[in-house]
Amino acid sequence: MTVETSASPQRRVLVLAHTGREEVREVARACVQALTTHGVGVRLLVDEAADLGLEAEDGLVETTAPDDVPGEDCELVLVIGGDGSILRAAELTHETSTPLLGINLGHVGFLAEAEPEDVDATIASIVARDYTAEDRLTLDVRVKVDNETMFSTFALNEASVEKAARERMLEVVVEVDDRPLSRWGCDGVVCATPTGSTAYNFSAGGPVVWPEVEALLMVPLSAHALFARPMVVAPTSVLAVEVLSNTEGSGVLWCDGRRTVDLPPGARIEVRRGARPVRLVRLHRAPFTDRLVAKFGLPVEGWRGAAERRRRDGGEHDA
Ligand SMILES: NC(=O)c1ccc[n+]([C@@H]2O[C@H](COP(=O)([O-])OP(=O)(O)OC[C@H]3O[C@@H](n4cnc5c(N)ncnc54)[C@H](O)[C@@H]3O)[C@@H](O)[C@H]2O)c1
Ligand SMILES: Nc1ncnc2c1ncn2[C@@H]1O[C@H](COP(=O)(O)OP(=O)(O)OP(=O)(O)O)[C@@H](O)[C@H]1O
Repeated sequence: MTVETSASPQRRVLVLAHTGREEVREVARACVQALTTHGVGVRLLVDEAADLGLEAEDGLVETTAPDDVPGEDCELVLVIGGDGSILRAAELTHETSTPLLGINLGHVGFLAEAEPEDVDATIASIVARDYTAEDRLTLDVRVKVDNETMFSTFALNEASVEKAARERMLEVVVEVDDRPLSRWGCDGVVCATPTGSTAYNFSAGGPVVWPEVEALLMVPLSAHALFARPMVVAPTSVLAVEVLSNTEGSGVLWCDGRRTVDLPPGARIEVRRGARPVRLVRLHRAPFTDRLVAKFGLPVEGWRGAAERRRRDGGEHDA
């Protein structure tokens, strides 16, 4: 049960923080203070509240028990940490679809919307409800052995089927919409979303997919095969990876680097679009292109686009 004191607040934000880092704890405490000062209630996981040295008080700060659905009755989840923390927040709140807003205190923070120096403006936007939420396509991932589903989960970034033993290749046949596509001896296969296209898929040579594109991606990891290209298929397609039954190598499935299960020879992994998207808060209208350039530090000096357009149109265009 959620522990609440006196009257429940009208508004509530779940704050999740990577409390192992002092820098994160400081920002988290400042956010809790600022939200409650503006009359917005804060919910904290009980362990994180203890790590932050905060207690339930005055009805504006509450803590949850482990069996609670953390995002229930919350208008937003404020995540303080890096991409790993946002993937963790997606897992903790997936069943409520509460929108996630990340303040980046990680290394890359590709999924985060705000930087720590923007904390005041971020809190002001939350208080004023001045934000939008963007639905991100997810994957529904099922592992079948002898036609029985033995594991199922969702993924925001990807489902990666990987070899379990360093010294053995994984032998798989991949399938699209019930038709076999190719057999690969490989290190693994990554089935990714557009959101995950900049993560493991990117390292594996897959395409960067703008988030508004609806698609499923499949890319092999070091396949010893002539045909081993990254593939982009319809969001309505069903992908499958079958670990051959007569292979010596077994595998392991990882979803978002968090949810994992061993794959015996003969396992079949089915990946389709998930029924429930993950909602990411947007504070800025900055295009994805700008995010890609900023996060990956891409060289764009010498670009003449905006200046050229202004000159051509006689100054009618903004930069
Ligand atoms: N070789 C690889 O590139 C590789 C291997 C394993 C896992 N991963 C990725 O790590 C993710 C888990 O992240 P973590 O932070 O918990 O683990 P982690 O700490 O090992 O970080 C992995 C890196 O991936 C980045 N990342 C995560 N999601 C991203 C996204 N959507 N776009 C761009 N970059 C992203 C993180 O910022 C971090 O730099 C997995 O979902 C997978 O995509 C990548
Ligand atoms: N409160 C917490 N308790 C335990 N583990 C946490 C907590 N918050 C985050 N983590 C885990 O810590 C790991 C690293 O998270 P973090 O968000 O800092 O990623 P990072 O790798 O440092 O940054 P980035 O992914 O942006 O490079 C992730 O696996 C995440 O799930």
